[in-house]
Amino acid sequence: MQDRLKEKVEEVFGCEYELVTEFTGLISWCKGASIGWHSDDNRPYLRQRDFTAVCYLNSYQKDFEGGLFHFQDGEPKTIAPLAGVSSVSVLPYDSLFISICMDAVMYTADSRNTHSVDEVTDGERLTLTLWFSRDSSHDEDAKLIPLLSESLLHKSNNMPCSFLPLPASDNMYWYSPNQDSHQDFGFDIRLGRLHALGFDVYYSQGTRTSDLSELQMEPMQLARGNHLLDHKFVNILHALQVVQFYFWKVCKSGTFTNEVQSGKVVQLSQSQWKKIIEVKSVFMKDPNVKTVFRSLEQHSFGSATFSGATTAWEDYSCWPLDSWLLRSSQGDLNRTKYHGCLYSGFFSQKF
Ligand SMILES: O=C(O)CCC(=O)C(=O)O
Ligand SMILES: [Fe+2]
Repeated sequence: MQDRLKEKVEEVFGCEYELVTEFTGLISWCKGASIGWHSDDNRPYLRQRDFTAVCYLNSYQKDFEGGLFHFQDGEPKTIAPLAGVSSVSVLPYDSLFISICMDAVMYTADSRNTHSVDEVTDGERLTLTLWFSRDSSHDEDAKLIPLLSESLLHKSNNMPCSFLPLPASDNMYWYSPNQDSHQDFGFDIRLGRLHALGFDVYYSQGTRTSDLSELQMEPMQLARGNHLLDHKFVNILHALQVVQFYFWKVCKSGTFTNEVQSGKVVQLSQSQWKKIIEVKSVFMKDPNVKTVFRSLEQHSFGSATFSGATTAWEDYSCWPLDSWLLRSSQGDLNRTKYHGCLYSGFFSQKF
């Protein structure tokens, strides 16, 4: 699918060079999610993005309300997402910079294609969005394959599944749409989302660095209220995924079969508090952090159930890797990638 889309983008835009897939995102837009006018390369850390392809996985007015896509200029102005049909094929009205296909919308990622998505007012809007780059140093496969191979090694040594997390992106920053990119605001989305769900982030070593890409790979713990939760997460993305999994499952079924008697929590000490506040002051400066996630529902929290969720999530997240390993042993190792399924909910305001 990725390769077919990439080839189509190269063909449609007459690229005389081979593109690389820079990022693949399976994205859930829950009720309340939206994105204002922007171009996809509009931040320094997104400059490598040259082309975008969005595939709609479900349909406007059938699966969700709102969520219309708009281009600021040119025609067509508005696109109502419809789940894709069989193959990628260009309709006759494709223009130089925008190409509407049967099941994918493709456009150059620069300011010629400023676009927005209306707020999703009901249901859940699902997309598969890919960004392509001319710059081969941004090839996501080059980053993912070594990580997956490492897991393969772990597995063959009978070590526990080194399940995740694969860093979906080195930079997951949020900036308010009207803010210019030189301002020293913004916040890390993982932190913001955890914060909005009632969690603080604790690094036992303190921050030591103001470089988020270093810190994001470090092990960490979560705190809630005055308490530090016992579980050590591989990194912040891992923590966010477990938290989202927890709320998703708890909302659906209320509990986990492997729930332990009591999830271990300890009272936060003064020095642990200091470290928590330090992280917030470095990575969550933006005063808008609360308003971005304003529609988050607050759910009750139980540390025992949460403990159950941490292990249940490992089983849940291992299956793609297991099936990948199975398939790779059957010979198509180079063709199967599971990046997208490990990363969802980026724009969703629900979690
Ligand atoms: O989902 C869409 O229709 C477009 C998404 C978008 O603009 C983006 O991810 O940058
Ligand atoms: Fe966009």
